[in-house]
Amino acid sequence: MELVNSLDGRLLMAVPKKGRLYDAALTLLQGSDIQFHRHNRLDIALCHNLPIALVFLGAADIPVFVGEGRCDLGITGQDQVAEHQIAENQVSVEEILELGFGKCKLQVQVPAKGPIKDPKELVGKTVVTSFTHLSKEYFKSLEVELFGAEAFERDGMKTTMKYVGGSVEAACALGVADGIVDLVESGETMKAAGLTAISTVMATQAVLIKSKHPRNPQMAELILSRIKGVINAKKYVLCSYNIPRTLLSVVHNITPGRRAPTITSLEEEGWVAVQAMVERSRVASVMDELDEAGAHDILVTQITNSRVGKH
Ligand SMILES: Nc1ncnc2c1ncn2[C@@H]1O[C@H](COP(=O)(O)OP(=O)(O)OP(=O)(O)O)[C@@H](O)[C@H]1O
Ligand SMILES: O=P(O)(O)OC[C@H]1O[C@H](OP(=O)(O)OP(=O)(O)O)[C@H](O)[C@@H]1O
Repeated sequence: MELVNSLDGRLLMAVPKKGRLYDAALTLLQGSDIQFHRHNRLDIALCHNLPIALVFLGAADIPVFVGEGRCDLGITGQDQVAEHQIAENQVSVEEILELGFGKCKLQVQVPAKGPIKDPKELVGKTVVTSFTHLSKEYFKSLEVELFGAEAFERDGMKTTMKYVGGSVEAACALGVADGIVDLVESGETMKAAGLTAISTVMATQAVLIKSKHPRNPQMAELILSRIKGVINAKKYVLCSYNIPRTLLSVVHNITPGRRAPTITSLEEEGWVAVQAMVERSRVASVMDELDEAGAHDILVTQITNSRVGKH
């Protein structure tokens, strides 16, 4: 009761309590300097340095709590958000930032050695999934394509959707399903279960969501800006090099920077130093191109945090 009373005036942020998104979500909070101590077995933790409380919930429940305005912000998968929005038949939360982790695909899978090669061949059969609403919507569109909207309205759904909460991949081998709809990242689980993917329902990643009426909008903005800074810092590195001023126009296209490169004069006549942010994934080829174009002393520095600016 004491803890619940101390929530007054705090922004409530829902965070996955376990599972695939847990570690990356905590790393993101740490990078954003959201300091907290979670007592053993308690699902609410107060932050020491900000008027925020973290609420640890199952990934599937987070869109429910944020959608009903019980929590103001939340971290969960886009798949969970989409499943919830279809179930509620309304857009109850706002997806405000893709977080770049928890990337996977929700796919239709069938026994690799079986006869089914196309998702349309599952129409009228049984599909097992933890995502019944997304799957129903997907198979509904196949049925409308096959039989027309009128026939669908008249006869209803022909494909049977069955919910299971986990180990979905076992359903075909156990004779419960002709196909499944489940998440695939590396494909190891699917392969081990003797399944193969025949189509993709949606691609997903972790996302920051916001309720329609957060109780402290300024604090929500501050958290968003901090998280953006951490993500941006991970995405970019700082590249600096020296180059004769006469070659500047050549290298400008190689390192245009986020807004523009910083150019400063060197003590040596005719030379300048250039600094620009470069996408981490492109940095090796950018260095090759700079080298080729005549740049010297090319250095790459890690960015530990950043703030992009609001306007
Ligand atoms: N293999 C995966 N690779 C990347 N992200 C995944 C993977 N599996 C799940 N996710 C993401 O993590 C979210 C939570 O999945 P996870 O299986 O960890 O849930 P959970 O909260 O532990 O629930 P459950 O008790 O049903 O397993 C998913 O909705 C999805 O967005
Ligand atoms: O393609 P992969 O890299 O093998 O990942 C896919 C698996 O990960 C998820 O389950 P998880 O392991 O989280 O457990 P669960 O079945 O209990 O949900 C998902 O439901 C798949 O089973």
